[in-house]
Parts: sequence; C-alpha cells; structure tokens
Amino acid sequence: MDMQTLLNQAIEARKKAYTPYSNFQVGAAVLTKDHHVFQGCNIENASYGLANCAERTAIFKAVSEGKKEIDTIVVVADTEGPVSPCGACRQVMAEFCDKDTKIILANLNGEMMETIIDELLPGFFSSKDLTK
Ligand SMILES: O=c1ccn([C@H]2C[C@H](O)[C@@H](CO)O2)c(=O)[nH]1
Ligand SMILES: [Zn+2]
Repeated sequence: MDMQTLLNQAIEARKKAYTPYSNFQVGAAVLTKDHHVFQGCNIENASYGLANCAERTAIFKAVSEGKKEIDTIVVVADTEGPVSPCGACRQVMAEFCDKDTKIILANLNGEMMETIIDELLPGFFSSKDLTK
C-alpha cells in the first residue's frame, strides 16, 4: 500500500473525531505487516482526561482484532507542521512498533515527516525493563 493511500485513510478517519471540548481533530491509520488497515480518530469525554487519541484508537483497534505487528502508522491533524503525538501515544506506539516501523506524521497541508519510535521516544520503557 502506498503512503498517500494510507494518509488518505487517516484523513478520512479524522472526519469522525469526537472533539466537542478541544475542537482539535486528529486521524490515524495503522497498516499491519499482513496488510490490514485500521483507522482511528480522537474521542473526547466530558471528563476531559478520558480523551483517547487517534493513534491509540487505531492501534487498539488493530490489537483487539489480533493484529499486533505494525508496518506503518500515519497520524494527521490540522497543525502548522506535522502533528506531534503526545507522550502517552508515544509509549503505546513503543509497545507495538519495532525499530523499523514507519511512523508518518502529517498535516492537512501535505507536510509530512517520517520517523521511528527510537526518535520519538528515546529510552522508552519496555518489557525489558520489567526484568532485572
Ligand atoms: O497526536 C495527537 C495529539 C492530540 N490528540 C487529541 C487528544 C485530544 O482529543 C485533542 C487535543 O489534545 O487532540 C490526538 O488524538 N493525537
Ligand atoms: Zn496521544
């Protein structure tokens, strides 16, 4: 699957964002290594802290359908530069991204950057840290 197609799926997912509190819509698309796509949007709550970000929605959809191996994640928002995932999402990405998983951060103006989890969250906490 080409990047533009996956970006378009993230842009489509963004239209479903439920954001009455922030009015900041985000979309995401996860391409699994076995070529399935899971879309996600951010979903807010009157109890503000319960908001679920778009990228976590997409990752959790994939994992809950038994797809844990991620090839690419695209995240898009209407930001000045490419959207910057929050710390919680970076940690969740770290759980399911390998060192080569492509993480594409984009905005609606067509700006894009490609990164990897080691750049987004250097020294992330992982299962390795649970054993001494
Ligand atoms: O990468 C990001 C950054 C923020 N948000 C959401 C959380 C909240 O609903 C709104 C404002 O923070 O944007 C995401 O979904 N993804
Ligand atoms: Zn987040």
